[in-house]
Amino acid sequence: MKNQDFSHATLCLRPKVCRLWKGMVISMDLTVKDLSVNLGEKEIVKKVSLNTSGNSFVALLGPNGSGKSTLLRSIYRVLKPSGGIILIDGKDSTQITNKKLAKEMAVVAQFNNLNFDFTVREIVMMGRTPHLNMLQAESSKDYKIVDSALEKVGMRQYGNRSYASLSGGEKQRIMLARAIAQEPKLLILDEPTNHLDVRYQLQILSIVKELGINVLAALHDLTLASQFCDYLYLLKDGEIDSQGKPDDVLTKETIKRIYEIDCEIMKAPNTDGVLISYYPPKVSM
Ligand SMILES: Nc1ncnc2c1ncn2[C@@H]1O[C@H](COP(=O)(O)OP(=O)(O)OP(=O)(O)O)[C@@H](O)[C@H]1O
Repeated sequence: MKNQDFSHATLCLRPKVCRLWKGMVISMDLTVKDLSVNLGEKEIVKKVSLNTSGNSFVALLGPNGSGKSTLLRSIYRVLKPSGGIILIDGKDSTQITNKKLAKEMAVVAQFNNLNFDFTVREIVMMGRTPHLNMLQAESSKDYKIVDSALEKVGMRQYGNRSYASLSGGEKQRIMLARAIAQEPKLLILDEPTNHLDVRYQLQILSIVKELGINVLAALHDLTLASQFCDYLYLLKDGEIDSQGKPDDVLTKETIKRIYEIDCEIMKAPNTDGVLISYYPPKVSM
């Protein structure tokens, strides 16, 4: 399973057009070829190739510092790659304007603190900005979309609250609502569940899955990834170590190699995923 570039594309043969709530939505494919990213003197991401297509929920897994966020940040243009190419629906992403990309790709990044305070509804309304012309006021349709996004993440009653007053998990749900309000065709998530309690971890991943668009998400929880994701890429030291469907890729050997930890893996009794029980590592005092 080592470095089988783009094999995922052949696994996803479902039609690109799917239903989203009441309307039709068209998903956008993301393909990354031989992407490298340097930070300072160091090559952090090393010739990574990956793909999400056919309305797939794809996870990027790997230990702390393995380069997941750096890779995602280069995909959503905060970092400039030092090599390789990013294709959106087959088109070189450097040829797509920021305005067009903002209409099609939504991002939920890891750190959600803002310098100015806004109400929750104002934050979620920001998701509509790429769809509005300069000086165009939001319409009743935009307000409906915002309320529906807040409803989806269970935060409708928080609309008038100050965003700064929310807990970490609540802020995370609002950032997902903003991304949903953007009505994206491709969603990039950087550890979307890291502040959430178990109920909201499940809720957020269910919502993401239900969107029915291509999603690339950095995740840490292997069990949740196996339950929700169609395909996994496991990064180690900036390189793709393994990739495949969760059942194929989450093995004791792979987890030992990547995380340097022993575990037992069994089929989950109530989901399509697996359960992983870890042995604590030896700690020298
Ligand atoms: N400006 C920089 N110069 C040099 N190295 C950097 C710089 N910024 C980040 N790094 C390093 O790049 C590596 C990859 O970081 P990144 O945040 O992409 O990892 P990650 O897999 O997302 O980690 P985590 O799971 O902890 O969020 C880390 O070792 C980090 O210390």
